[in-house]
Amino acid sequence: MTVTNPESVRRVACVGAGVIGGGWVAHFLARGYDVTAWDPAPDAEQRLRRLVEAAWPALTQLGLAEGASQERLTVAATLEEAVADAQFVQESAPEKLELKRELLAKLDAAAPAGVVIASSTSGYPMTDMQTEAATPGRLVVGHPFNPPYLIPLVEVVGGERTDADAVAWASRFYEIAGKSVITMKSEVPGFIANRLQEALWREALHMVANGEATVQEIDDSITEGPGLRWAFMGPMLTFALAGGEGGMAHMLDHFGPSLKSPWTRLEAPELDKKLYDAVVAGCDQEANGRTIADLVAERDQGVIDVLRATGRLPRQTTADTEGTA
Ligand SMILES: NC(=O)C1=CN([C@@H]2O[C@H](COP(=O)(O)OP(=O)(O)OC[C@H]3O[C@@H](n4cnc5c(N)ncnc54)[C@H](O)[C@@H]3O)[C@@H](O)[C@H]2O)C=CC1
Ligand SMILES: C[N+](C)(C)CC(=O)CC(=O)[O-]
Repeated sequence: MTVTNPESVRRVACVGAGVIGGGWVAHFLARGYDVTAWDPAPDAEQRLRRLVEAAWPALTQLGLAEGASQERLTVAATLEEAVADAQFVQESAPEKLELKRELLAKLDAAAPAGVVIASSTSGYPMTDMQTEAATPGRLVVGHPFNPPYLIPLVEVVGGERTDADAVAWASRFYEIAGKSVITMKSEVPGFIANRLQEALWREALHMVANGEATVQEIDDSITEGPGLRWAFMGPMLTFALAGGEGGMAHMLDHFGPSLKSPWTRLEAPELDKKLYDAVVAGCDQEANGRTIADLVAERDQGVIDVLRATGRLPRQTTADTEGTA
């Protein structure tokens, strides 16, 4: 059903250019694509260009593709213009089901026939979003992680009316575009990683709501603890090592019964004003005067350092360091 080989794609359209759409734009530009973006907000173009500019030092460290340039970004005046000659479309509009339904239908009507359209949704199944589209077969979920220009993972999954070819095409395209892809066989709300993250997030909010842990303690418990292992070894294999030479089997014999212990409260807590204020104030306190821009730069450098330290990027040589000084 698709017109272009994933290998031959040169022109990508990004629709919705906030945190994630802007991150996708930066990623595709750095990989040498021509990118056309569209976003209805009056200040969208300035925000987008600022985001790309801020991401560029990190992307330069990672290594730009030949010919990659911020000048290959065009901001279109209309949605139709943005996708008119696109070979792939990434939608990153707000997480509102009705909006996604209408927008995906409009993109489907405007994009050239056969071009795959992916949604960045954090959790809506494509089956629920493709209801209004005339040709739903080309609509897939391509769920990224923030920032899409640094975190490799994309979760790809289709809906009930998506063609299997479109899912395969999108997975291959993302791989060529430098992403690490998990192609899911079935639709799970929240996909894999957000389902896991949401469980952690819910427990964290319960602890803040009940005064059992501060925002700072929750963050330290991960960055000084399991987070160090999770950058290179997932929770399953990490726990297999908790079983010593007996591996996961011993771990399950030993700790399996504790699954039934009353440690978790997986019902979501009420996000009332008190909890809301406590989480926001805790984050401000933890930031300790660092602006969002400071934290973005810190996070980007941190992710690059972790990718390097875990062998997923070449280690930096003295010459590299001197070059960037
Ligand atoms: N923020 C995050 O960490 C992540 C978000 N996502 C998903 O990415 C998508 C976008 O989220 P964010 O970038 O965080 O939101 P955002 O609020 O930063 O950006 C959304 C952008 O969409 C624009 N917009 C509003 N109405 C639109 C329309 N009808 N058509 C096109 N654009 C429109 C807004 O002007 C805004 O610039 C959502 O589906 C979200 O679930 C996925 C992974 C991570
Ligand atoms: C907060 N979030 C649910 C939108 C996060 C994601 O979807 C993925 C991420 O970047 O962690």
